Amino acid sequence: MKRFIYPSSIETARALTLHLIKLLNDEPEKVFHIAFSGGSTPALMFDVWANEYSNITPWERIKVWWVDERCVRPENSESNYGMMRMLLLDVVPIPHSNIFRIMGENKPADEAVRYSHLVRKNLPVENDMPVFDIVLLGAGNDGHTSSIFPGQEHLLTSSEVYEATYNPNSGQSRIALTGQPIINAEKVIFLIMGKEKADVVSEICMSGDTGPAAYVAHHAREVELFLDQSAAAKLK
Ligand SMILES: O=C1O[C@H](COP(=O)(O)O)[C@@H](O)[C@H](O)[C@H]1O
Repeated sequence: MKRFIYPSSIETARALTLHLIKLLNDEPEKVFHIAFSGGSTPALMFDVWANEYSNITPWERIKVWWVDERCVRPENSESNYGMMRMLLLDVVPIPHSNIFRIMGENKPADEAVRYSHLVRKNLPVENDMPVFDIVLLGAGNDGHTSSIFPGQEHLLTSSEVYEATYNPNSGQSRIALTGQPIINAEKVIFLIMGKEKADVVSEICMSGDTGPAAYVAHHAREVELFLDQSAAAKLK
């Protein structure tokens, strides 16, 4: 597991954006299937990407997928798609046909099946699971990642690509990329920032499979952590 630690959140956001652009530039013929997380953490990176690095990004070679979605309409402030659209996708010249959103307004169980099929149809499949080029993950203070919360460990070993689930704290319905396609990705990158995330970062780096984020970090093929200094505060 490689760690990249920066003094501030904006420097972390910039470094990760430049890292993604470098990965794209290293393979100039390749189309990248990238699954993006939502929540509050990637907002700064989306903003930085749109405002500082749009003109050096090969947008036509990025296929945008989602790691998870809250089951709300896209206009709702809770929508992971809505947040990324507002800050990044509506601002940059990415072809509309490269964007594959989870329809949070649909019936969750049906949408999990529809989106799983769409992913299987568009991505290479190995080990009976799709292979994303990059899965960009966040982590909650409670150790959740994607929308796999502590107590929902069955989602880590599910044979479905996406499953309908819920946030046990709010009861909100969710659709989540499960553990096996995360582990099967070419590369998993965590973006974790803020002092309230210091415990989950230390679990990921220094303990066992104590929660969903730690589990996928320990089992994925290649893992990189992009952290700000506050999130890395408890690392030795
Ligand atoms: O609910 C979610 O939580 C995680 C972490 O979000 P953050 O707000 O603590 O950054 C996120 O990765 C996931 O996509 C999101 O739906």
